[in-house]
Amino acid sequence: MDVIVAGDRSELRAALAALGVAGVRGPRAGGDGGTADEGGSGGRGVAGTGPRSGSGTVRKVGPPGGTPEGAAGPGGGGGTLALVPTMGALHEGHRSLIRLAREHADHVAVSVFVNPLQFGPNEDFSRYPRTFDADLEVCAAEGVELVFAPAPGDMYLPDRQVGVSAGQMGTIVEGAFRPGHFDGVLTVVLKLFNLVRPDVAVFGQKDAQQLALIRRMVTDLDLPVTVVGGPTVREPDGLALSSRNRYLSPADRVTALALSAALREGARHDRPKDILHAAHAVLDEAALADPPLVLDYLSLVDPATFTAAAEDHRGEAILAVAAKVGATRLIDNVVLDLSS
Ligand SMILES: Nc1ncnc2c1ncn2[C@@H]1O[C@H](COP(=O)(O)OP(=O)(O)OP(=O)(O)O)[C@@H](O)[C@H]1O
Ligand SMILES: CC(C)(CO)[C@@H](O)C(=O)[O-]
Ligand code: BAL
Repeated sequence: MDVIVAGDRSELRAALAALGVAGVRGPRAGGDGGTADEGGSGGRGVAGTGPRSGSGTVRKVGPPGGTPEGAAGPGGGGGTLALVPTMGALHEGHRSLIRLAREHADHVAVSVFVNPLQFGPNEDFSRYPRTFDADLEVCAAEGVELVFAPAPGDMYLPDRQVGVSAGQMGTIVEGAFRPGHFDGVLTVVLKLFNLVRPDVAVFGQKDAQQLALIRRMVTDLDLPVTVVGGPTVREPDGLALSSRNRYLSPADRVTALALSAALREGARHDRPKDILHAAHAVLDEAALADPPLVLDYLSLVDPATFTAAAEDHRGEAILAVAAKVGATRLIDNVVLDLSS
């Protein structure tokens, strides 16, 4: 089976039609989310509409080892579509989301886009790993049918004005350390939903506040998409897989193990004060290591709101941590059940 690669929104429309998912749902108010110069009348929202004339070509890439079992071919005659949004540099965590996506829909699309809007001025946008050829191999091996990989100029007009606000929930915990980050995430995720029009979208629990905010956006803005969360995939020693792990030197990586170790220690307790105390002890020790761990936050929060879990909190809570090791900033979290 081939992966259809769409490098801009015009190619995306052609690819969605080739997949046979165009017209799965009826027309929607507001056109297809295209820019003004595109007219905004074509696309999946119009039943039976194929690629418009003059639309871009669609590149196809064959999988290294033949067609994966159960993968549907392009033009397979309709069905539901799941989208896995990513920033590329794909690893086993992304692969697990792709497999989860397949359980929820007939067709799977992956977007690869390093979104400038969600990076602060002193963050790693320019050095963020970009491994597109390897990403395509991963997608082909996993039976992904469509990869949408737009250029920044295709996603954002230079004089872009309007975006999504993540509200107060976007300013706490992770948001307090990355001002504007969640506004940028939600803006690009909404645009991806409007462009690809998936029935299902799959995100990792590793970015727990992002997942909670995307669920919140879907609720608050009545978006017609089902959000599915996938569990965090870890290395055997506990380190959560992350595209940023490739920045770590061997010594950095040893120190970085303290994030998951702290979460494990915290998870051995069931009262908020004890959980935080146990986790802090691990992080404090790592702060003395060479290189040291520099803690941004350790927080025990309500999974839906990301507000601090009170001492009498019952039910699920998320223990979330973010820290820098050398020049690399990492996040991790674990879901705890405090019902007993
Ligand atoms: N270890 C993991 N297990 C499961 N899902 C993951 C894991 N790491 C990332 N994801 C999910 O993959 C999706 C794409 O994330 P992204 O491309 O930013 O990868 P990443 O590894 O989180 O990179 P980063 O270094 O930016 O944290 C997100 O929904 C994210 O939560
Ligand atoms: C959801 C996402 C693809 C939006 O750019 C990104 O934040 C990520 O990779 O987690
Ligand atoms: N996975 C989260 C993307 C970011 O750190 O910008």
